[in-house]
Amino acid sequence: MDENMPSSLDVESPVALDKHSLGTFTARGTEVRITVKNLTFSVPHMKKRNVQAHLLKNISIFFNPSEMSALMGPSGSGKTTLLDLLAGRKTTGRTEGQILFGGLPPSKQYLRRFTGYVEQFDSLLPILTVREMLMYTAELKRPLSETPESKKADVDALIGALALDVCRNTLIGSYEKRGISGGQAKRTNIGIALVTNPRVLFLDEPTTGLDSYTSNEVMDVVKKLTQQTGVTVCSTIHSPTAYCFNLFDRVTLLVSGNLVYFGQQGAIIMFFTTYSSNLKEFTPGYNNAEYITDLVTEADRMGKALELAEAYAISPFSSENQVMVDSYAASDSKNVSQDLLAELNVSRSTVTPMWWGLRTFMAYRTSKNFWDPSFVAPRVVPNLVIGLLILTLYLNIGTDNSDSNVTNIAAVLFMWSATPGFVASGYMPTLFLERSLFVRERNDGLYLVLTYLLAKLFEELMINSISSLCVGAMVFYAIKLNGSFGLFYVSYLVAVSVGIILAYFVSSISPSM
Ligand SMILES: Nc1ncnc2c1ncn2[C@@H]1O[C@H](COP(=O)(O)OP(=O)(O)OP(=O)(O)O)[C@@H](O)[C@H]1O
Repeated sequence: MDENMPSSLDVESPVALDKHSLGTFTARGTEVRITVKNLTFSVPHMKKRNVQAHLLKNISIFFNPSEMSALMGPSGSGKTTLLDLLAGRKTTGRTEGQILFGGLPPSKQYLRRFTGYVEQFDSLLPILTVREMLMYTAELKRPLSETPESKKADVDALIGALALDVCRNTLIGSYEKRGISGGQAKRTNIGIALVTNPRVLFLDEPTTGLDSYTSNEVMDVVKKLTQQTGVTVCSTIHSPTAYCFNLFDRVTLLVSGNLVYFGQQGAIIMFFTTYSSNLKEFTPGYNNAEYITDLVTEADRMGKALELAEAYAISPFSSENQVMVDSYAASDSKNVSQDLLAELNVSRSTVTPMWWGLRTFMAYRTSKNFWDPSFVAPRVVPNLVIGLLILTLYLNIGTDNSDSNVTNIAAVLFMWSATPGFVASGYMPTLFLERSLFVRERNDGLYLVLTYLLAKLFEELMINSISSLCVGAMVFYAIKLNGSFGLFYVSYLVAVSVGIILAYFVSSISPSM
């Protein structure tokens, strides 16, 4: 059965208001349908030994291109788990059933290159402006063959489409240094996902922390981009506003990992009032979104998830959807276009080569970090303080070569070589803070782990070689050590490098600050 065939269950969705013009950003990629067939997911239970926690149970749904689909349900119902499974971001657990993109199982490389994921909590670079953040992503994820002018034009068009013109040159900022607002940060995150022209866009709670106006504005923009670019949009959403709910074409409703509704957004109330157990009355004052949220939350609290799942399973909605899912799973792979096939078979998760990744990292991050006091201070000030300490304690000590002074000179050399260890530990907090950004950028296929590591080491060595040179010369000549300054400096730099590598190693294996 074709999805476009008229169905007894088809109900028209309300049409979104025309709030924003989307400018010239209309890039259209290869369209892809996601089909999920009899998906079950379980993990070892965190509290009970030798017991499996079934987080998703027999889910059969699909997501069409040019459509915006909502994943809804009470807290803990499995929305993020399902989204992460679709996006290939679950690294543990047992999956049964099928997840198909265009009828074929997607590779990790395809998911990293051709899908965008907007996380619930924004992970942006506070040192960049909105435009720089989008350009940085475009440079890393768009092919080298594309001209800089084309990338800039698309970024500018996207800034217009996302209504970010007013803050295009504003620093993103952080808690300590205020920059753009929450809504602007969310739209920048969406821009990051869209600038690479993804085939599928995953959004995890995109309206969390936003007021209703901003929520509507953000989702309105996503809706228009969905229609104009043909992208398949799949978004978890907790308690949408009535306007926002109406923007969705399709809804998947989960309660305790069970599917309790899948179908057109406009048919959901009819389904619950006609086919599902009458758990809650649709009283005046309720809007559709609020009613559905309350109904499933109450059912979850009353332990009636299975009752709702059973009502869906025996309804005509379920049987009609299952026919479509079976049909898509069987036929999509036979009709897959050459373009989509080439994308699905891509062998690399990154688009640009390592040298380009290093160059972009230096151009956008290192160059900014060197002007950022919060980056420079922990790397320079401790060196300077310890240098001054040694200098004042041991001024002119190198002029006395008597046996009794050898211990003092040894003490100086010990302090000088042990210092880098303490200095390196000082900037470990920044590495922890950058971890979520690194994970997001890796999952987005922006660069390889080795590229990041080399770029960071190069950055650290650059700043440390300069600061060590200044402090080293100050100490060496003030305490009047004999021998070669070059050797004194190089040995210090080697010790600094070991300290940095240790700090990175400890930061990467430690679960928390
Ligand atoms: N190892 C585990 N053992 C038992 N339960 C688990 C385990 N891992 C996850 N869960 C539970 O699975 C459920 C699904 O979590 P998930 O984050 O997908 O829900 P959600 O619908 O996105 O919730 P929220 O809206 O609060 O983000 C949660 O109730 C969580 O506690």
